[in-house]
Amino acid sequence: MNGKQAAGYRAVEWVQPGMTVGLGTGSTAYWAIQRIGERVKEGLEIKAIATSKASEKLAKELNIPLFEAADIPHIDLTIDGADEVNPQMALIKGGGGALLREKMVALKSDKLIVVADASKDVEVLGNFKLPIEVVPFACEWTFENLRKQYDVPMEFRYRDGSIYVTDNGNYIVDASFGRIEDPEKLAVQLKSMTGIVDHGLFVGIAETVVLGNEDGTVTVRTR
Ligand SMILES: O=C(CO)[C@H](O)[C@H](O)COP(=O)(O)O
Repeated sequence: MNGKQAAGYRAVEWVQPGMTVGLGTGSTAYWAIQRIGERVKEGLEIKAIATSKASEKLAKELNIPLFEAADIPHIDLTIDGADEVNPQMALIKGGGGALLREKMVALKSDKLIVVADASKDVEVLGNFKLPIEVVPFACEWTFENLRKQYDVPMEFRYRDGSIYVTDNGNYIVDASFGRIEDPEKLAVQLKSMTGIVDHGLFVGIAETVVLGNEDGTVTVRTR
């Protein structure tokens, strides 16, 4: 079992019968969803909501009972991956492009458990490019405003030669901040810029991190 699988499996130990569970996105959340699927097959009764079309598809294949947001008044627990985690449990997310739904689901949840392999554990956020979701209308203006404000390398995300379009029909700008000394300040600044829908900084949201080590053991941190 590799670190991602170990972390994903361990986090599912928090899932109890009757809970409503948010299903994260990415190659680590994948293992948590697989494990939830196994437990559902064994008789576990839960409700689930997915954070992306990809996770929705996977959950459907595993017969995990999925519900629309309109039918979910409250989420007990969400298990999701991260691209970077700092000691205060601030995160960079959105490497897989699902940051907006991930943040909406996480904020609706009593508890966000982050699952990641140990390579995501960093002292300072920012080595990973920060994903910023922007509306397509006048996205060049938003890009220019971002460049003027921050003067760091940034580019629109492309996949297979075409601009990457999120599940919400928006674009992503990936920005190389290098070192984000004050994630909370940057999070608030970015959120205040017109044209930006949201960004991959999750500050003060996660309360438990499950880090999977290469040897298959896990380290659990709670704040
Ligand atoms: O935020 C995400 C998707 O938007 C993912 O959770 C993040 O990119 C981590 O993915 P992985 O577990 O594949 O490394």
